[in-house]
Amino acid sequence: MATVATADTVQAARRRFFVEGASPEGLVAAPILRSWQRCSSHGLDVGERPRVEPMSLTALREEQERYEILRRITRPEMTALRQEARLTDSVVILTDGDGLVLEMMGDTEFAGRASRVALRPGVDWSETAIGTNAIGTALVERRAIGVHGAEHFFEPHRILTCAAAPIFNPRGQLAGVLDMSGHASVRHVHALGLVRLAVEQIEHRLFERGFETCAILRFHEEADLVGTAREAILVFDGDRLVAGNKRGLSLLKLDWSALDKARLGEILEAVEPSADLRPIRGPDGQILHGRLTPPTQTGPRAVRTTARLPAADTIEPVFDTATLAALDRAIRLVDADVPVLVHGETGAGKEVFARRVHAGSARRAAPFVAVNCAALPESLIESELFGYEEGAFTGARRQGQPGLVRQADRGILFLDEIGDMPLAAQGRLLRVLQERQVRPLGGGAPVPVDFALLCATHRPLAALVEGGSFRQDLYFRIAQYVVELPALRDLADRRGAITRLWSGLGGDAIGVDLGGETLDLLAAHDWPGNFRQLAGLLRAMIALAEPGRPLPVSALPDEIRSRSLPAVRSASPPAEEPMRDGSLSALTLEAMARAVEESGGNVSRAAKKLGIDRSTLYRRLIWRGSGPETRQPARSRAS
Ligand SMILES: Nc1ncnc2c1ncn2[C@@H]1O[C@H](COP(=O)(O)OP(=O)(O)OP(=O)(O)O)[C@@H](O)[C@H]1O
Repeated sequence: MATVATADTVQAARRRFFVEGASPEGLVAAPILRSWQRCSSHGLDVGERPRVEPMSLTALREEQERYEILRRITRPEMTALRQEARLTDSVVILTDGDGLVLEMMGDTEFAGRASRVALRPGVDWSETAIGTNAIGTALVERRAIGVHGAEHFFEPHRILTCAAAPIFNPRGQLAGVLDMSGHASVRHVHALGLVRLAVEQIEHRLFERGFETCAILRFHEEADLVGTAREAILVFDGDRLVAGNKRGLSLLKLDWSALDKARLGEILEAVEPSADLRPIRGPDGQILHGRLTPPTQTGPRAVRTTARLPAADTIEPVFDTATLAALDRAIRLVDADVPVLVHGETGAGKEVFARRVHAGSARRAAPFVAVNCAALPESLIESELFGYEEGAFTGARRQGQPGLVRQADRGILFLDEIGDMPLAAQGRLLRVLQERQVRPLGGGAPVPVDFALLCATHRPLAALVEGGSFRQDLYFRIAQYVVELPALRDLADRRGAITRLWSGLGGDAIGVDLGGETLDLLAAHDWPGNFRQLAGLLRAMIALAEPGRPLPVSALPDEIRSRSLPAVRSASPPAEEPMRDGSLSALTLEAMARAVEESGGNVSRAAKKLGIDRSTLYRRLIWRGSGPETRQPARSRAS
């Protein structure tokens, strides 16, 4: 039976769990209890304030642009919910698939209060960062959830009542979260239902594009519901199941693991394409009503593209043959506990590569803990990595902290920018690698750890050893196998790499081809920021492209049109302009400014052409005049 939590029972549950260390089963809903347990085992301290690391405005804008497709798709529901939110003094929130708040709208007064507990755009509301909360817990539990008042892990969040539902893309990957949050003193009884319905509409809309080359089966037990957002959907490439919604899979007793494996003939008997609804026999003999529509286009399959919304860690990485071979070797070495060092220029994909090693390794079910050694202040790096005992130093959390090395237990520890690790921390790391145990700062018994090590750097480590800033013994230990990731400009098949990335980011799915000349110019650019820079530009181009039309050369920023490698330099005008900021923001601004210019200064028309709000365009063009903002150091991430 579901637990009905009242303020008193939740208080009693908290006392039992957090003070007495006993199980409060029956006093609080099972998902809340599971979340409290996860938070405690992640080392979150209920007596502390949550550690909030808001992004800089620039980084947030980049993130919002990266998720432009998701934001566009969710806009009708966000707008409809906003009305509701205003009436109930609450806010509607959209996050990315990791829980980072991208947008918030609704009651401005409550938005102000929410902001005081860091519920605002640019803040990570994942469970590992903020503790039990509807957004983060819905992501971990992979289902809609309401979190009310003291059910939140941290005290300051008691003022909130939140209802959130995860958004799955047609491949079953988490694309984002929709949330309604208000003040805990007003219980919004309908919030969870409203959010669920809205997400159902959004997920349904995700099937509208990108499956033109596939057959689509739409069905339901109730004939009247076929054709509505409640219908079950399965998508077949040939006869192979490649995408679907939750209802489609569950009606046929399947789950996401059936994608790419199950075949139409194995799932259902004799289903033929038809324009009308036909009876279909389900797995238990039940009669369903459905229609199978054949592909509307021929050509290469587009499934992988729409299915994957453009989140960096969900797209298929583009690797050349040599990198694929290196990946294969790295996986085998990591499985044999041999450390691997990945070397390459910034943005060449060192972390992307490391995550693929993790995904292919025997340790894939255990955590991948990424630590950016350059982003951690020197004074904190040892305590963050190796943990500390209770009261080890001023400012230490009351109960001590296990440290990132222990978080990686049974999994993979990825030390990015290892060349920037201070010498003292290098010594401790070496000891951990030799002894396979961690000794937290402030004393305490050593704790055995079992992790595989992957390191990365863009710096010449051997030269750092020569110069004395990197320990030779540690170098020999971590650099037993070195993967050299090529710079983008050095790839033999740059055109192929760009086309694949374009497709992976969703360009094909909106029916936009990279025109021949556009592709030539992109392939000829020297890409100092490598894949990061290329992916950023392509995302901006996709966000601003006109669906169904090839991408014209004029859509490219001047920097690309005027600065290229010698091979095709003759095809483009000479570089007259000084080099510009190639960041996604700058590129988007350029495209916006061009649209305004082409619309004869008419901002409304330019906004319409770009498919964005007029107010957004105004705001962005005004921002253009403001100075650059600083970027926050990368967070350490565990997944
Ligand atoms: N092989 C790839 N295929 C597709 N996209 C990639 C690839 N490599 C990198 N990217 C894109 O570039 C971004 C940056 O990649 P990553 O963080 O792995 O680079 P890096 O080499 O670790 O950079 P840095 O040295 O600055 O930390 C990724 O988020 C992704 O969008």
